[in-house]
Amino acid sequence: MKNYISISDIEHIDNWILEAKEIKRKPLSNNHLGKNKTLGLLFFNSSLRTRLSTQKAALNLGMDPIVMNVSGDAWGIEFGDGTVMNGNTAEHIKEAAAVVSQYCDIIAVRAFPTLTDKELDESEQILNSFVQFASVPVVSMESATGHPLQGLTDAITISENTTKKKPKVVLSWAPHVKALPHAVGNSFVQAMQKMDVEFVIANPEGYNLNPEITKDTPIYHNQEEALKDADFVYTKNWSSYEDYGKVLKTDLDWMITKDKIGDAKFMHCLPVRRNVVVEDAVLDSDNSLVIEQANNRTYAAQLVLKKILENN
Ligand SMILES: NCCC[C@H](NC(=O)CCC(=O)O)C(=O)O
Ligand SMILES: NC(=O)OP(=O)(O)O
Repeated sequence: MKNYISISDIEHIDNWILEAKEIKRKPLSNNHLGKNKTLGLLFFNSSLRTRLSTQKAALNLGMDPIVMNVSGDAWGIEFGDGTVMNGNTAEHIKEAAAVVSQYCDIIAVRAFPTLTDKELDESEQILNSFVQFASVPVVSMESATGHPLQGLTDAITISENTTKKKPKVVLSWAPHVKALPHAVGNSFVQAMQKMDVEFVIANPEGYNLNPEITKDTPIYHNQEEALKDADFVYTKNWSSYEDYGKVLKTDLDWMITKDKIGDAKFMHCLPVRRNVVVEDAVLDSDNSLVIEQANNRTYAAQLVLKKILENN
């Protein structure tokens, strides 16, 4: 594997999960693989988990991580081809990606969508420009349309916590005050489609994710019906995809409550807004897996970095 930019870069998810569990058991067993190698982490957006767990993964492999908040700290980067750069951007991605490639053996990038320009977001301009102009492998730390390190983490977490051969997993939309990206939802859908689970999506009308991603996964507009007999309830808000980037529903009808999910395990990528997305009683219960998910971010990232280091 050269780059890790989508869940579709995972060939056999069951093998990846087994390998991630092995890494979790012995996190330092490959601590020479990354010796004298540098991981560059470039953030165009905020992060707590991704920023720390990806560095931790690099350290476990013996790599040296270096981190930069691109927005604000670096020169404004131009992505357009042939642009006359007489505006606010000071250097082109062609130079920026080539230069960072001199300092780093792997480049990891976080770049959220605009949520106003669907075509631009779907072109994955920032991530794909790094893939195009960097001379070293590139890892997505959440891009406009996907968060594959999170999707891999979630697959590992479900595999660790299931008591059934084929559990029922529900991805339920939940309310939020802001317009949020589709990336986490998309990658979770793609990860579940690769696993042996009974998987359904619940979201209000007007909130269907990109049909090219959901494919034939059943979509319910009745949350109660979807949640029936669920073993895992994965919750996430996203803005409308059809009415791109819009918030169409602001009441709390779809908030996840203890009453709604019963004994099902609760999952969320974090950060989560308490008593908007999910009530305290769920997050504070033994059925919440959110801290375990955050822990597994390290092992998912470590597996991805290990595979890239082994191939390059
Ligand atoms: N990396 C995990 C989620 C990141 C982002 N959440 C957010 O922006 C939440 C912000 C807030 O609650 O204000 C998202 O939904 O894609
Ligand atoms: N889940 C996740 O990606 O968290 P951060 O946005 O804090 O990195």
